[in-house]
Amino acid sequence: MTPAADLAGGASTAPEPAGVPGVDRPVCVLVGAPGAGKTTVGRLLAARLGVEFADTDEQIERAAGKPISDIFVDDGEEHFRSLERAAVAEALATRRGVLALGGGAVLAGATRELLLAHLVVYLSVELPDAAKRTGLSAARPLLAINPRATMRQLLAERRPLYEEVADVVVPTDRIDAEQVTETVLAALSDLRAQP
Ligand SMILES: Nc1ncnc2c1ncn2[C@@H]1O[C@H](COP(=O)(O)OP(=O)(O)O)[C@@H](O)[C@H]1O
Ligand SMILES: O=C(O)C1=C[C@@H](OP(=O)(O)O)[C@@H](O)[C@H](O)C1
Ligand SMILES: [Mg+2]
Repeated sequence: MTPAADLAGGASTAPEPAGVPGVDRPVCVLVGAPGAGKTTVGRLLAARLGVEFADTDEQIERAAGKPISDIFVDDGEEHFRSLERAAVAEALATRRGVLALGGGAVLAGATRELLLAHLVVYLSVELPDAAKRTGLSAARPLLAINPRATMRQLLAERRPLYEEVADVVVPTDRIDAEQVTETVLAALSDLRAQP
């Protein structure tokens, strides 16, 4: 039994049931603010589960042929958000492993609606760790101006949106990415054990 099939709760030779994480949709989808560790933990989690990893930011950059910071500068945030909505919808429909979204993906109501049909893990982070991990750097264009105040506001505004789409919340403050990965694995296992 592959780990993904294990999570799905069935033998890999059994007929594929409908609506099961890892079988006809991603094993799980990671959401949370910049610096929560979605990309890092997503990669570790996928490796532990023996499934593929995808990150919608990487898909957007590959398709555009340039970094997200350049998309913001050249084409503006609105254009980025429209690329992001399309990339997330496609990834949710086609990916079967672990999927990490960009921190702002949940701003789109259409995306939040799509997420209702998925197993969503919210990696939460508070300001001190979010600031430390992002270095409040220009690689994340939203944090280019007045980074600390912007991050504080972003965390406050988005928390309800992350909570709205989440099946499970995993706090990441003061623990490393490996420990976060272990906590997510335990949470997925608990969810599977629920009737
Ligand atoms: N739990 C953690 N503890 C310490 N550093 C972390 C943790 N998770 C991620 N990082 C580091 O923080 C930075 C941002 O992580 P990343 O995975 O890109 O976050 P996100 O995709 O949520 O914005 C990276 O340098 C990563 O190595
Ligand atoms: O929070 C946001 O609006 C964004 C987060 C980034 O992804 P991470 O959350 O992976 O850093 C990236 O999608 C873009 O810079 C916008
Ligand atoms: Mg990321």
